[in-house]
Formats: sequence, C-alpha cells, structure tokens
Amino acid sequence: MKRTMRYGKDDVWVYRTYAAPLTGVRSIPESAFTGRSNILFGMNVKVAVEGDAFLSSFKDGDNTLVVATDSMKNFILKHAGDYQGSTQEGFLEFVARRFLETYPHMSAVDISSEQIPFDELQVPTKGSFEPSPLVFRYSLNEQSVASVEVKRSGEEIITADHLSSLKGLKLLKVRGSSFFGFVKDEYTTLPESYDRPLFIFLNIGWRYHDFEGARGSTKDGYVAAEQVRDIAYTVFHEENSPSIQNLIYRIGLRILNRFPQLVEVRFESNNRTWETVLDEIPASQEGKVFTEPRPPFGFQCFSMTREDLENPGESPT
Ligand SMILES: O=c1[nH]c(=O)c2[nH]c(=O)[nH]c2[nH]1
Repeated sequence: MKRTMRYGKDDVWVYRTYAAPLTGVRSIPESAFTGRSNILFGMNVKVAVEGDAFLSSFKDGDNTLVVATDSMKNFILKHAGDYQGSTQEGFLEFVARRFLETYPHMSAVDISSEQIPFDELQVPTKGSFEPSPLVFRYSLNEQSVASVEVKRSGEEIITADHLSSLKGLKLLKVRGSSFFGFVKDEYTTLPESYDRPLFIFLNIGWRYHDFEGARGSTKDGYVAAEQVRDIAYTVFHEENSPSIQNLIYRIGLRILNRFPQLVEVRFESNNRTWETVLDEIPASQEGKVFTEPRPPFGFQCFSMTREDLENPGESPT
C-alpha cells in the first residue's frame, strides 16, 4: 500500500488587484454573465507537496530538504504578482508548476482554493447605474472553488487532474416542487408532498476535457461559476421537480449541453426543506408560514458524463 506523505500550507489568503480581465466566455441563454473585470482577484489557497525525498524529515528528523511551509506561503503570494492570466484554475496551475520547477525533489503538488467573493456595486454614473470600479462588497454567498494536481512524468511536468466547483449555492423555490410515490412501509412517517417549498444547498463540480479551457485563454473555453449558478437556478425556476435527485440531474444535463468542453459534472445536494407551521393563512389566498427544518438532513451525490446526454430520461411533467 502506498504511504500517505504530504505536507503544506492551508489558509493562504491572496488578494491580487487588477489581474487580467476574464473575457471570451461562451455566452449562454441562461446567463447574462459575459466576463469578470478581475479588479479584485482573491483566493484562500491550500497547497500540499509530495516527494520521496521528504521521508527522511519524517523518519530521521532531517530537515535538509524541507521547504518550510512558511516559505510556501511566501512563494504563493509572490507568484500572485507574476500571474498573467485571469482564472483561479490558471493561477493554481501556474503556482504548482513553479513549485516543481523550483524544487526538483518535489514530485507532485496538490493545490486548491476558494474564491473570496466580492460583489460589484451599482453606483450612479452619467444618468444611469454602473458597477463601481473602486468599491466592492464582501459576499457571504456561494463561492467558486478549484483544485489542480500537477506532477512529474519523466522529464515533463503534467497537469494530472483538476476540478472546478461552485460551493454553497443556496436556492429556495416557493412552489412547483413535489415529493411523492416513495416507499411506504412501517418506517414511513413522511407525508407525500405535492407542492413543497424546496430549499436546497448545492455544490456543483465540473471537469474539462482539456485543462486548456480552465486557463481562460481560449475563446469560449472557460466555464464560469457564475454561469453554472445561473443554469442551476434557471432550471429550478423552469421545471417542476419530483425530487432533488431529478432536479440535479436536469441541471446536470443543461450544464453538459451548454458546455461541450466538459466531460463531467458532479453534485452534492442537501435538503433543507422548511417545516410547515401554518398551511393556510386566513384572508390570504396563497400564503403559508414555515420554519427552519430540524436535523438530520438528507443529501444526494451524483456525477454525470456526456453519456447521460445520449439517453437523458423523461422530462417531469
Ligand atoms: O427530494 C427528496 N429526495 C429524497 O430522497 C427525500 N427523502 C425525504 O425524506 N425527502 C426527500 N426529498
């Protein structure tokens, strides 16, 4: 069995101002997103390095080849200034390759980051409203996340794996979701629901056929987390769902359809459906009162590939 041996630094907060703007994004019907100014490019980075050469540091206390994790932090921050590109994925790959170029005894670098979201704010400009190029608002909403694995293959350095994601998207649909027809046995207490207020937490991951797209330097190659978010809520809006299982499947089909450059989409969803307190409110046609659900919470995990587009299943009515 291969031994686990890696070390690194977590929580390296990087803020770069005026990174190259992201342009050349494929426009899709579900989203008004066309690019990012990257006036603020912020990430919380985690890096882990591997290499047989580090065994003696664990075994014999020999630090001769140990690159201090404090130095790794400085390395990442310094390279944030050198990065010429416009995407989180591209930055991670750039830094990871630089680690291997600089330290020949490292054999692989696993690097990931969460974007620190700062939203644009509309300010009055020449009779209308436009995003301020100066002031941004720290956001507690969903984040885009990326991970990249770079390693040696003979004399070469290769980008061996990657995943881009959107983490912590929280969506509520007030009506148009049901859940019925499930197994009824002596353990069942859940009533069937024909119109529930569906509150879901979603993590969505996607993988490119060719990492080139993730670097953001090819026309129509990049898939922005904003577009994935917009597809997710558009599908939720447009389609009635018989379950979260089917809802995420439908979102996955739409994402794969829109972005031929992706080979895989994966989901982790969490059910936070509100508890109904008042089913009818006197003098109100439609209103109800709900409260937060109590734990435990249900979840779904599902991954999809382009093969799912060939046999997509029935559309719910
Ligand atoms: O969309 C749902 N899927 C389930 O599998 C499930 N199970 C449950 O109790 N509620 C729900 N909702």
